[in-house]
Amino acid sequence: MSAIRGRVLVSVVGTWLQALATTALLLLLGGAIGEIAAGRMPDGGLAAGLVAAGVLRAVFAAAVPAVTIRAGGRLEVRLRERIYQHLLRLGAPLRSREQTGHLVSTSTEAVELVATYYATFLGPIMASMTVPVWVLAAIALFIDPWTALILAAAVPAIPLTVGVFERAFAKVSAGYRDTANRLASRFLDALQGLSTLKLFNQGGAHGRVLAKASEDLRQAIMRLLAGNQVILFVVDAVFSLGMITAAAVLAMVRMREGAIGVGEAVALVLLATQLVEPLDKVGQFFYVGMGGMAGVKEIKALLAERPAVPDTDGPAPATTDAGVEFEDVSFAYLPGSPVLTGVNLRIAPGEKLALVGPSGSGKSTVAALLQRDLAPGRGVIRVGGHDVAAVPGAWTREQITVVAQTTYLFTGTLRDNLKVAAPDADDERLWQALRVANLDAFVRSLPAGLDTPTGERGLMLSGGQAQRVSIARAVLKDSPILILDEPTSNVDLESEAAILAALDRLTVGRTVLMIAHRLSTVRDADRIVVLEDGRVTEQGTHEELRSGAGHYARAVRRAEAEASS
Ligand SMILES: Nc1ncnc2c1ncn2[C@@H]1O[C@H](COP(=O)(O)OP(=O)(O)OP(=O)(O)O)[C@@H](O)[C@H]1O
Repeated sequence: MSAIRGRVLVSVVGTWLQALATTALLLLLGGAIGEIAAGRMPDGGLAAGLVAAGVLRAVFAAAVPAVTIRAGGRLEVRLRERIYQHLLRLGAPLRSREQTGHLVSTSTEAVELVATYYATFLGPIMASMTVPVWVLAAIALFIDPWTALILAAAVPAIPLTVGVFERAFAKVSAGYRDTANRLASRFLDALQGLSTLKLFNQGGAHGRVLAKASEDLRQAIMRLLAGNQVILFVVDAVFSLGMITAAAVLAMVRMREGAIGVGEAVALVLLATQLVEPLDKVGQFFYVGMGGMAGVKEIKALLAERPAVPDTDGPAPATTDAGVEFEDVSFAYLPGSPVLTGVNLRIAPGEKLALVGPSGSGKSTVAALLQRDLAPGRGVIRVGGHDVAAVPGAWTREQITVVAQTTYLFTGTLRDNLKVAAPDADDERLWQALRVANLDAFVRSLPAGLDTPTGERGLMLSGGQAQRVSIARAVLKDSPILILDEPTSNVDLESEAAILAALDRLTVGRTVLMIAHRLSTVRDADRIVVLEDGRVTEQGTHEELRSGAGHYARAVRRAEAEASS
């Protein structure tokens, strides 16, 4: 932001110089007219001065926008970068789709509005507010102090009027941004849910929702433009006309009194146009100013958001093992509704622990806490013996890899998508990872191999193949701790077999937290922990738990009954 402040200053000074050249031009013009009215030819010095002032004015008029528009472009790039870095710090897990659409709109449209605001509005408007003082000084010095004094009475009305307009329309411009953000959210929703909408034949109905959001935005823009027209009218009808008429009347009165000559009278009227310039600018670019100010507020509010999980800057721990520990951990998404209560868990290095329990019992929350996407309300979580609250989040994330229920694939090639996990990996390493993930034969069968485009959000790959890309990424990242969040829950039986075989290879020698619904996948775990209603209710091996009378034994009996029927 300091760079943009510098540019705004350059633009302020540039506009001052331009106004100075204009004032000199008009004074000299008055002088020339005075000479001609007296029947004399203006001398060479006067003519040269006129040309010089004209050229200088043109140079500044061209240079100021050039400087500010370039600065605006750079500001756009920098602001987007800052927003993105901030979002990384905030973490995404708690963001809803509504917020995602809003964020896209903030980081594209609002950023553009802010950059235009700085480039074409703020500098010139700040400069123009001060220019009338100089013009009045020039009138007092070179034409007539009395006239300058009388005109000076009207000058404070300029910032006052701008202030009143700003306040009056702040709501309209904030409303405009809210409406634009809502439209972006609806659009994102429609695009992501396109196949669902088609499936239920709701494309038309949702189209009407979009059309309504679009119409709301049109109306919001119209309100902003209507405000602009009101201001233009007030500026033209009241200020410009009033100020120039006042200057003309004063010029005639003072001329009749013999205080000023014809040339000075003409210069006075011409300089009066300079006095109303700030308001003229406000009128012309009011919508840019208001849109920009709303954008500034929106971006500031986003940048002021604090991460739900604070990070620590300290050094990464020097020694570590691959153990995981939850000590008396409690957590609630919403105050008063505990999701986990006093959870104690210990996974020894290299141990495979399965977490089972009814839907909503808190299994995914345990995984999110371990990855430090969430922070516990009470208790301590240790990775490799270190309290995750006391070590940098990046270090914790280095220790852990997640293979989740679905895999996000970026638009790009298979190679790009694998290298997300290891940017420096060469092709040999990529193929080796694909072999472990049971995906090498498939990729080899593709004409473009690793260069095959994955399509937007991975639409070129089946769900099972995408899951195996995720396993290959885990191989490449090679972290000591693995979270398997039901990676086979969304695939068919054949894919499941391929994925399970790949997981068998991946998990060798690693500490594993498996989150599982299906009993078939947890049988081989070293230990099973049952979570019910946010509390650990049982733990032991498959054999130990199945002979008991708890949730696990009931679930096993149910599964066996289903299999035999
Ligand atoms: N972002 C959230 N905000 C508020 N409540 C949430 C949020 N995410 C989960 N919950 C609630 O927390 C509880 C535990 O959810 P969690 O996803 O951890 O359960 P789970 O055992 O993994 O369920 P499943 O097996 O169905 O995936 C649920 O009651 C759920 O509604």
